[in-house]
Amino acid sequence: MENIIEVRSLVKSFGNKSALKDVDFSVRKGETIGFLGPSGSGKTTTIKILTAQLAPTAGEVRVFGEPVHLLKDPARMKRIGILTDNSGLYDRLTVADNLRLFADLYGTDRGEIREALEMVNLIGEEKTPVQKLSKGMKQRVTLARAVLHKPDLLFLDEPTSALDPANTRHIHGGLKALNRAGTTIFLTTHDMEEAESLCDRVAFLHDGEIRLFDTPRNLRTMQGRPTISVLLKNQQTVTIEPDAKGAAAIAGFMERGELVTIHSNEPSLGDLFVQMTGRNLA
Ligand SMILES: Nc1ncnc2c1ncn2[C@@H]1O[C@H](COP(=O)(O)OP(=O)(O)OP(=O)(O)O)[C@@H](O)[C@H]1O
Repeated sequence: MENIIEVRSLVKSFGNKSALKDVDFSVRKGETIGFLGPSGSGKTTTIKILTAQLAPTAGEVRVFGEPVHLLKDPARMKRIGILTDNSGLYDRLTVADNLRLFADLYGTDRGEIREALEMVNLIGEEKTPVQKLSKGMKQRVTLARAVLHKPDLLFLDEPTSALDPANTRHIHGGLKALNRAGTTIFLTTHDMEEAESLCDRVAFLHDGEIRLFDTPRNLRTMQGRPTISVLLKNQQTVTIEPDAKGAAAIAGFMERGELVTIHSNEPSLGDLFVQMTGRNLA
């Protein structure tokens, strides 16, 4: 499968502070990749380098098979979409006028605006000036703008950080649909549930280094097979090993009608992150 992003021995320093230390990874066409890490771990710096907003101190970065600085060329820039916290929206213009301006700039049919607004749940707000929107609504307009031209590659820096759970779920659905339609997605997040719900592979970033990079399922099961918790009708919770003896015990509970719930005690990505780095994601 074609690599859409390739990063080799990437270093980024600000003065004597190393934000990224010898980072290597690649992203295949069609993947959704999540960079998970606490504040200051280097997530935004990574996105800025991958979108040619910041130059690397050392190392090689290729996007669409070409050196990343070529993305500054407007024709290539049109292949990507970017959501970062500096929205670049025109505050005095309405939601729709902001999107129209962007559509015209990118040569995108204005008919796409409605679909983008549906994706971010902002139908009905077309005529509202951006300056009257809440922080979360502005974030959604910025996301609509980032996806309006159906980019080949979408960069999202903490896309749902200001959103409530209902809008987060709605937008996750939209991002999954966009990905199914062919957009490769690179996102950063503090939110392990977001990473788990959206991402094919997840990188744990800590102090400017990638500590782990794998599928959420492999990450959760890397420390061996998890135990199983069984809640019984008498309110007792029993922890069972995942072996033949455990299977017999569970079968017994079921036969006697004693079992209420059963679940596997896999660590969450958040638990794993704390184990790996000694730090919380927040
Ligand atoms: N322009 C800059 N000048 C100096 N230091 C910077 C600059 N940008 C980032 N840094 C430093 O680089 C490190 C990584 O920052 P970065 O913004 O990439 O982290 P992050 O993981 O995105 O954090 P957050 O989740 O808070 O956005 C931090 O120590 C930060 O202070």
